[in-house]
Amino acid sequence: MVKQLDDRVRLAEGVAQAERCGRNVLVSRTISIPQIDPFALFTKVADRYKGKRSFWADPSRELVLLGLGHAASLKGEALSGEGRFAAVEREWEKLLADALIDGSGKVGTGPLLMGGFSFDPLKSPTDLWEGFPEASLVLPRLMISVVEGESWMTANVLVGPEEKPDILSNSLTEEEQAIWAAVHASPTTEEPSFETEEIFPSSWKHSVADAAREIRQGEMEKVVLARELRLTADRPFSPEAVLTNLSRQQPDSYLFVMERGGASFLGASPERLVKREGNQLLSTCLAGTIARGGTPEKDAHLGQELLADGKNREEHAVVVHMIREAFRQECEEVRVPEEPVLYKVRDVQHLYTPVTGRARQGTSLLAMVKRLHPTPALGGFPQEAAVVKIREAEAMDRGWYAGPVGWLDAHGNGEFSVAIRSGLLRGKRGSLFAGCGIVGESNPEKEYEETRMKFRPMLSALGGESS
Ligand SMILES: C=C(O[C@H]1C=CC=C(C(=O)O)[C@@H]1O)C(=O)O
Ligand SMILES: [Mg+2]
Repeated sequence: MVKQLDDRVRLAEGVAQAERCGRNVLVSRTISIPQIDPFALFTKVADRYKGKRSFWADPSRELVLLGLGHAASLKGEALSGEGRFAAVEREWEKLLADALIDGSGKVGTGPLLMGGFSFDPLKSPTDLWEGFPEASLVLPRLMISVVEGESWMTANVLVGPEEKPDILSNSLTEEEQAIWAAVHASPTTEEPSFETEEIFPSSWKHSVADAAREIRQGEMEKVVLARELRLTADRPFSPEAVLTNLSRQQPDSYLFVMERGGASFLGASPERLVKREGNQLLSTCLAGTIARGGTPEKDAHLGQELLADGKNREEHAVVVHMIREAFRQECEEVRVPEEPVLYKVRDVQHLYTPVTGRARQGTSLLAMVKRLHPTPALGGFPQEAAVVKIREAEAMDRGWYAGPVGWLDAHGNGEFSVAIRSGLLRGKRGSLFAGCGIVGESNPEKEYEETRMKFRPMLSALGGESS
């Protein structure tokens, strides 16, 4: 009960602080908790938090975050257009001003924002992505962090001048107790059966052929074209079942779930956009794709074929060039290996080149996200011409597909991956997305086959393909 007493005292200080400042202030505290499985907890707390869960795991699983509820939510007009990344930074600073923070000192705990950004703020939005605006990040009310195997719980309360510390503290205690009670529950998840519909596959292939021709004519170097697979189920999709399956099936990918009202956007992306820890910045060039082989020999053979393939090497080189230049603008000590290596995930293998650097004074994580997004692995090169081409050529609304999704903390640390190998689930309806880097040598049939491979992670996790 010491914690409860401490909470009451801290919340009373928060109220006093809010009175002094004449506005709401954040009171945040982090405690060490017994080991907890955030993957299982995502399902166990569904009754209470469905629609307001945020989940994130990095490929090493050294950091897993489960956000429950919203203490604050950054979204709206002010966060739109070109200025959306800077606007999020400003709003976050405002939220943190005068905050009372009792942290653990561990990166990945304490008050942090979880959420994402749409791919292209200039594309007219459709109803499909209702609830997922150009930028939307939440400060969870409660957040479980598992950092290198240790578990932590952060509670965030936005305290107003008139509020009663006792009431705030009691409701926090009640909420935490409900979570501990839920740990012992064993809910079952049901996977619906569903049908798939490819959206305009033949016109997509024509767009690929057209884009490849334009590239050969010198209009641009590369463009990533994506397509959609629509799903219709016999009962509502279960994001809980999907996350559970992804955690087993995709051990080498980022896993994320961002819920907004009745919809869940989730996926297993192998691709980092950018990570910041202290002054260190890390990005990844991931582009160029081939299938996995059924035997170790075939798999290795395919890997060698990918490493030696001119078309895939070109797709990859365009990404390396752009990310290296972006790092040179913002960082010292930029390091980029000469040659790519293979990055293998369950369904495909990719060409991989890491890029690291030390951030210059004033270079923030979100400034880096703004500079990089979209990299030529998701957009193309030159960036602007490619995004215009995508806006015109794609018969779909990318929404948050291929956009930055991740987290950032109060000290400027954080990580964003790009939301590929992903899908949007809303009741009985779903949409999956997959795209391919198109260069002059691209063959529409081969690119189409590549998108089929890239749908597989989500299809398997939904129970639709042999897993
Ligand atoms: C755009 C996607 O993948 C990108 C990431 C890795 C490899 C890619 C490729 O080889 O085309 C794509 O650039 C997607 O999966 O939807
Ligand atoms: Mg490709």
